[in-house]
Amino acid sequence: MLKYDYKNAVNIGDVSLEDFEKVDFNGAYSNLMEKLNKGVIGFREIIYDDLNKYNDFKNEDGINVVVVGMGGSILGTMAIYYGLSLYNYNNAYFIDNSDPEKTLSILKKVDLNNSIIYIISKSGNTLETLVNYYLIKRKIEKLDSFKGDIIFITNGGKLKREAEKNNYKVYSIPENVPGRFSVFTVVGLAPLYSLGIDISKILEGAKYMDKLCQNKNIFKNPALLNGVIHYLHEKKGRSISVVMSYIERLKYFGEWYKQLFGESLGKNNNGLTPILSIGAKDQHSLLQLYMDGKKDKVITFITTEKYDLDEEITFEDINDEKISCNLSNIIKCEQIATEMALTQRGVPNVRITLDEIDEFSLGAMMYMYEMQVGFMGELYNIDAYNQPAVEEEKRICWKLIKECGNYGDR
Ligand SMILES: O=P(O)(O)OC[C@H]1O[C@](O)(CO)[C@@H](O)[C@@H]1O
Repeated sequence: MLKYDYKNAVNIGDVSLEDFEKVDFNGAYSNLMEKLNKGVIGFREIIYDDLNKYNDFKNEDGINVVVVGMGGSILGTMAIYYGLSLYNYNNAYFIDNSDPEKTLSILKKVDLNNSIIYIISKSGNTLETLVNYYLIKRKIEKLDSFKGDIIFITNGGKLKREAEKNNYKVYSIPENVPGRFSVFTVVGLAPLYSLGIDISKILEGAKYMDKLCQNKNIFKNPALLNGVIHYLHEKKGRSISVVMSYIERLKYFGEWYKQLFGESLGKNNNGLTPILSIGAKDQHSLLQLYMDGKKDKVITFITTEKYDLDEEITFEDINDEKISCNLSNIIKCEQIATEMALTQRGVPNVRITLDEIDEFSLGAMMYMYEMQVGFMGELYNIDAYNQPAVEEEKRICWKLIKECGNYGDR
């Protein structure tokens, strides 16, 4: 469950509740609902799928789970996995970037014979995923016999051909679900299930949020409300959306949100630049900028009523006075103090409070963001589900790689 608080985004600065009347949020609501109801976009219908099919991905012996993917094919899984793990990542290995040091050190460490290996790519043609798969393939070929399992989740391209050629299991992603909205499909749920996570609770959270998001009344629909608030502030020159999480294990939720916001809304000169901040750490680095720098930001605080680990501490303050409190009280005071200080400076901010950091609340929050981005796409009147600009870089990069990595003095 989560609570959404927006009072500091509408009463300060130059955005007020009256401004809502200038935004066609009813139109945005109807357009998105029509796309979702007609199945033009499928990220809603998939949360109602039958979960029995996930029995294929059981990992009763708790062996390693290696996930190879990029962007929408891996970030949602990482967001949920790291979001739920209390800094204890025993059997999970995520390989995305093409940084040789990272990939090679993971591959040196992991025993592939004792692993379920997921190769995930909707297009089947993503450079990093392709290369990382070939590294794994080479490592497997050097083994006397391979006792692990390889599962491909792909809809086509080179990787699908490769899977078919080698008789690997292949699962597909619903075509109408764009990669960065696919965490609730087999892309996210299969590896999470293998990692022992209760995927039914994730979907319960998403369904709970879906009910709220069906509300036409904007004040009862947190995704629509947060979307309109960000849209209005962007129109007033605040084009940076900072998510400041006071739950450090949500770092990868931040990475996921950056892709969702950036790739979906950054089109035709629109969009907000997403930034991830971790509280309380960033109070000692970026807060000066947020408070006193250019007034071009909307801040979203993410916090929780309950940290799974907590302890009472007695310490002396700088005046040698004794203070006794829980560690969670300290970080909560820091969050509230930052919120008050930003509000005093006229920096708009909203707050999402999870009642606890569990499958349900993460499912609810991630689905809320998917819906919010859907609504915002309609407000901007753009296609939130493609990424044409990214394709330009891919073409240049493949050309350079074909020249054997000879990028000269460019
Ligand atoms: O699942 P794929 O096709 O490998 O794509 C990975 C990611 O690459 C992108 O296409 C951008 O390059 C993202 O939209 C996508 O999530």
